[in-house]
Amino acid sequence: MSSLLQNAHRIVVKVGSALVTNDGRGLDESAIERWAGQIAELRRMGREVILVSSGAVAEGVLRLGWEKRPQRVYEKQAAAAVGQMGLVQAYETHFRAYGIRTALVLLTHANLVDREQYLNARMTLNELLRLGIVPVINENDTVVTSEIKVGDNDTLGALVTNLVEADCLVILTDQKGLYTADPRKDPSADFVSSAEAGRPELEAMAGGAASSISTGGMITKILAAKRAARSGANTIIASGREENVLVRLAEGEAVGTHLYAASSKLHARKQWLADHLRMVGTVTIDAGAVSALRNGKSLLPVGVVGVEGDFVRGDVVGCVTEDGVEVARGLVNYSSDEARRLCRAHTEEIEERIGHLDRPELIHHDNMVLR
Ligand SMILES: Nc1ncnc2c1ncn2[C@@H]1O[C@H](COP(=O)(O)OP(=O)(O)O)[C@@H](O)[C@H]1O
Ligand SMILES: N[C@@H](CCC(=O)OP(=O)(O)O)C(=O)O
Repeated sequence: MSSLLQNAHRIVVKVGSALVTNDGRGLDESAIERWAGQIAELRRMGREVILVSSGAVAEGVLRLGWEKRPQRVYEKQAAAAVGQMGLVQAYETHFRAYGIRTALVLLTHANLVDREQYLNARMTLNELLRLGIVPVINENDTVVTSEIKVGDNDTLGALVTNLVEADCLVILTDQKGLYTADPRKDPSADFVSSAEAGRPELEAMAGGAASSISTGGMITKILAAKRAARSGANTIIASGREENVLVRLAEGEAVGTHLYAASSKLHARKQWLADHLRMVGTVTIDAGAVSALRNGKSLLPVGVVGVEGDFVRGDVVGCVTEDGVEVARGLVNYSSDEARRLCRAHTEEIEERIGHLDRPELIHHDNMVLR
């Protein structure tokens, strides 16, 4: 079996507290140096990488001179705020040694459920990747309470995987991967080298967090793989203690547990669209646009003759013929006000008509289902 990372272009890597801290007290600079080195190698191989890193609370605990990880929410929030400074300093310094710039992106659950903020976060991350930057993501612990937080970085990694439509999520931890039972409690447990993400028997195998420095345990990793598979991404759970693990995976070596998504990225997106087809408005398109869509093309403003309804970027909009027959539905790239101003516009006229050019197409083919 070869590695699911071998052909992955866009990769989300999650490293847990156990891998970047000195047993939960302060950052392990040499470990961070090694992560930067491996990710730099992936970049040289032409891969795009987003890093989801824990470690803020552990570093904050050290900087504040506390004996152990605090229990009270406001203490953890204070520790995260102090420690995040050290975390970004460490990544910035070690990536710079490889000529790579980093960016800090702190997210909360609320950012990812709000449609506008979700789209903005997606655009920003896409732009950072286009600029060759490695985004370093953590939960914005300071502003979340237990009810509204993502809670663990395995889940955050999966949400980011969905957000940027990554090909693969790599969760690095202190075990070789998934075993049929928690190997700390049951030494006779068997290793699972590969399985389909989302299968219920995997959830039954996985237990909670083993140490006081970590939050999730194996169950959050298994659920993260299930969530990542919803956008067609594969997941690998592997040991961060294996020498050069990321590079070896990218070269095709099958280390760790490989949890593959049952459907492809494109199929998953179209399925998502089919399940979220609450249409907010429609655009009327001419005969040329109708045949373009049926031939697998995107909808350009030039083929649009009218706009009905009130919608914002990212809403689901129907495409109807001049006789009122629905041809397709999809996620629209412009608001209804902008779309009205863009009727019949050629691509080079878009900026002049609405003052900016986000995308040449009104609805991209990949974000569209034909009716
Ligand atoms: N079925 C299982 N297979 C492997 N590890 C498991 C399993 N069930 C529970 N675990 C525990 O999950 C731990 C990894 O999760 P966690 O401590 O949250 O690490 P991280 O900080 O990397 O997220 C392992 O050390 C292991 O004891
Ligand atoms: N946001 C927290 C980490 C939360 C978390 O999920 O930690 P872990 O279980 O070690 O991946 C921090 O930076 O300390």
